[in-house]
Amino acid sequence: MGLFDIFKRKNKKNSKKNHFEQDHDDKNQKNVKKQVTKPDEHQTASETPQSNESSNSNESEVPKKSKVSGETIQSSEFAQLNEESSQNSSTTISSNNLSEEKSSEFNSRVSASSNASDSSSNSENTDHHNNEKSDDESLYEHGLAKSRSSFGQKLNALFAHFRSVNDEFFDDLEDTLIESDVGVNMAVKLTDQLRDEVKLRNAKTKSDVQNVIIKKLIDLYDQNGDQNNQINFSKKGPTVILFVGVNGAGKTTTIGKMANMYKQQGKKVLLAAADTFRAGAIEQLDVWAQRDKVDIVKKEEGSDPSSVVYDAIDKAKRENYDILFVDTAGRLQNKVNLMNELMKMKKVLTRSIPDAPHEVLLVLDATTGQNALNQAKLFTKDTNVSGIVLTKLDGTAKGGIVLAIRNEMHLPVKYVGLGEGVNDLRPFDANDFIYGLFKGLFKQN
Ligand SMILES: Nc1nc2c(ncn2[C@@H]2O[C@H](COP(=O)(O)OP(=O)(O)OP(=O)(O)O)[C@@H](O)[C@H]2O)c(=O)[nH]1
Repeated sequence: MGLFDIFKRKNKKNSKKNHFEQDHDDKNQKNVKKQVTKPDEHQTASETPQSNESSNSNESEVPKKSKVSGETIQSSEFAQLNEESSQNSSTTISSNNLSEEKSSEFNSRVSASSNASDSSSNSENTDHHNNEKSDDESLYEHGLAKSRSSFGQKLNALFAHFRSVNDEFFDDLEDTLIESDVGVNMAVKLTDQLRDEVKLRNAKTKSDVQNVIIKKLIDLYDQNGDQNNQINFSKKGPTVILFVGVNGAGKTTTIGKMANMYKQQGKKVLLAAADTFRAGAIEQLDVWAQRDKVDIVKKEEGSDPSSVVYDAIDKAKRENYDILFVDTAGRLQNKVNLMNELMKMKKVLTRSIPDAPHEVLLVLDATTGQNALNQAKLFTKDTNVSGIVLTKLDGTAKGGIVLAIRNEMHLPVKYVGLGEGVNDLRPFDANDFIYGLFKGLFKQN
C-alpha cells in the first residue's frame, strides 16, 4: 500500500469516526454505512421509499421554487463584495508539505484511471481501481463529472500545445484556473507557485509539469487539513444546527438529506420550519419530515420564526431529541431584516441551551461560482458561520470554487451536495474531491 493510500484510508477512518461514530450503537452504525454507501442510490428524493403518510407524495408534490440563487442579495452588495474580494489577496499557500511518495502514488492512481478510461470508455467494471474504490469515491466521481470534463478539456487543450515551460504557458494556465472558478487571487498565486516549483524541480517534460500541477493542488487542500470539517456534536442534550443561506441554495434539501442520514443512525431528529416567509417553505420541509419519518415543529406561514425556534428547542429538550435542524429563510424584506432575524433566533437558542447553536451551516450553491464566495463573505460578516455545505456540485463545471472557498474564507466545507437524491450528500473529503476532479484528466504521454 502506498503512502497516499494510507493517508486516504486514515482520513476516511477519521471522517467516518467523527461523522458516524457519535452513535455508540454498533448495530445502528452498520445500518448507516449500508444506507450511506448503498451503490445505486442516486435516486431522487421522489424515488426514496416513502413513509405511510407520504406514500402518495412524489417529487411533483414537493413545492418547487425559484432556483435563481443569490437573488436575495442585491447586485450592488455583490458589486461591493466583488471589489472587496479583488482587493483581498490574503490567500496563502503553504510551501511543499506533501511527501513526494504521496503525490506520485496519487498521480499513478490518476494515470492508471486515465489509461483505463482512454482504452475503453465503458470499462468501469473492469477498472481495477473502480473495483476497489468505495461508493463515496464513486459519488464524487459521478458528481464532479462536469467539473472534470470542463477542467480536463481545458488542461488537455493547454497541454496539446505544450512546447516548453515558458511565460506563455503559465499565462494560459492562469487563465484555465480562473475559468475553473478557483478565483483570480488564487489562480495568480497558484500559477506563481507552480512557476517556482517547476523551476525548482527542473520539470521540463509535459508529464513532469502535470505532476507538479497535481501535487500543488493536493498541497493546497492538505494545508487546510487541520480545519475541523466534522459536525460539532453537543456533549449533553440536543445538538442544534442552524442552516442559513440565500433562497434556492439548497437548505431544505440538505436538511432533508442530513435528517435522513442521522435518522438512519438511530438518532432522534427534530426539524424546525423557521422559514415562515417563503410561501411553500413549511410544506416543503414537512414533506421531507414525512419522507424521513422525523418530527417537525411548524406554524402557519408568516408567523414569527423565533417563536417556531422557541417551541422547537423546548420540545427538543423536553423530549430528549438528539438533533434539531433549523431551516431559516433565505430572504426577508431586506438583508438587515434577514440578519436581525437570524440573530434573534440564535438568541432564543442560546437562552435555552448556552452553547447552542452548535453549528451554523452556510449553504451555498456551487453553480453560482464566485457569487457563492460573495454570499459566504456577506453571511460570515453578520453571523457566526461554523462551516459550509456546498450544494449542486454535480450541476456545475465550477468545482474549483471549493478551492476558492476553502482558501479565501478559512471556513471548512463540511458537506457537499453531489446530486438531488437523498443519499447524495457527503462529508467533504479532499482526497475524494481531488481524485474526482482529476480522474482520467491527463492523457497518457
Ligand atoms: N443537482 C442538485 N440539486 C440540488 C442539490 N441540493 C439541492 N438541490 C436542488 O436545489 C433546489 C433548491 O433547493 P432547496 O433545498 O429548496 O433550497 P433552499 O435553500 O431551501 O431555498 P429556500 O427555502 O427558498 O430558502 C431544489 O430543486 C433541490 O432539489 C444538489 O446537491 N444537487
